[in-house]
Amino acid sequence: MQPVIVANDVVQVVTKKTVLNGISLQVNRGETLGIFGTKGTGKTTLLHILAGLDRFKSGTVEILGYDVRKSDKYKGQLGLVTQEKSLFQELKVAENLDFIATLRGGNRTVLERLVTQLKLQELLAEPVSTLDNGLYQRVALACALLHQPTVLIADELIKDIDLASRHLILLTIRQFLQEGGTLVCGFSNLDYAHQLNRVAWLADGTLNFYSPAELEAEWQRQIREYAGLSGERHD
Ligand SMILES: Nc1ncnc2c1ncn2[C@@H]1O[C@H](COP(=O)(O)OP(=O)(O)OP(=O)(O)O)[C@@H](O)[C@H]1O
Repeated sequence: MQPVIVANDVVQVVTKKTVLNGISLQVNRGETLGIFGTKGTGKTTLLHILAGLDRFKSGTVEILGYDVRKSDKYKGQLGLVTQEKSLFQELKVAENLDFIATLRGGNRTVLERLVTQLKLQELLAEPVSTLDNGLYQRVALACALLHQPTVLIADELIKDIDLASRHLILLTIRQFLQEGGTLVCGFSNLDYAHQLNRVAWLADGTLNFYSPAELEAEWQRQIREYAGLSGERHD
């Protein structure tokens, strides 16, 4: 097993609150790890640190063997889809794709394959600012994969999007994985868990690891527990 991302004892404090309280994890080549959690538990904070985007209080993070505090040599192999809208809003879809391909060293063949795969042909002349969530995420994923990264970090890639876009995105991710890619993704919707090998549930600043089936069972157990506490019915 070849480690692609290794985090050790990562602590992050945001406005005096300890959001990550000694997080350790290892993601191996070809693996899909989901970071699950309810709203505001720190998924984005963790993903940004794992991607080398944000500084953190203590601990270590290595991507492809590079300490993110000392080197950015991993960046050529890392694709990223963040929750913040990072595409150029005023540019057209085609201009975004061309610009990012030029910036990150993507080639024409890959660009055309992604346009076909994510059904972006009809959108190329549209300004990004006019796209709905699903279309936006399709373009964002294409941009993240243009330079053929081996590792993809994606935050809530399929949250609140139409089913057709969800389907195209999942197909594209499947192909990325079939070609040997590694995926770490943040998600809050349980039905996505079954697409993953492993899930890390982030709560109170720490992670617990589950298989998708175990995660669902634990979620149901907690719902029953809280229903019992409040006396509500849960069949
Ligand atoms: N820039 C910031 N300023 C102040 N507080 C922040 C900032 N960024 C994050 N936080 C706080 O840190 C905590 C974790 O936020 P984070 O966005 O990482 O959680 P999340 O699990 O990704 O949430 P969501 O499900 O809403 O995306 C939250 O309490 C949030 O309010």
